Amino acid sequence: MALPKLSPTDLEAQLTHLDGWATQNDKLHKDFTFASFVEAFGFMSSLALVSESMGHHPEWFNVYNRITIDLTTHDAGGITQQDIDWATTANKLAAKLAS
Ligand SMILES: C[C@H](O)[C@H](O)[C@H]1CNC2=NC(N)=NC(=O)C2=N1
Repeated sequence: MALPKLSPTDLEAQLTHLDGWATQNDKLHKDFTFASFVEAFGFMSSLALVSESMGHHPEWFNVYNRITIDLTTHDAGGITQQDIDWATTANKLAAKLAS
């Protein structure tokens, strides 16, 4: 059973803690840029394993060192806490790679 879709107020509050993420077409959206293709692909590889363990998978598009990500929860028909949690993990991982 999917978590409930976040209310506009809750979503707005959560977004204040999520650097670089915004809503676009009722999905969480962010563009990441890395130093190289290898770094971008490493980020995707790590997140693929996280996604599998969460049972929650991104829509993403990669060109060279750039990755565009969209997240939504299908059963809820919009953004849930699970999307927020996934995005939080992605930001932490990107920060680790950049340090
Ligand atoms: C059955 C399985 O858990 C679902 O289809 C999962 C798979 N991965 C998913 N990923 C995302 N982003 N949203 C979902 O609603 C979703 N559902």
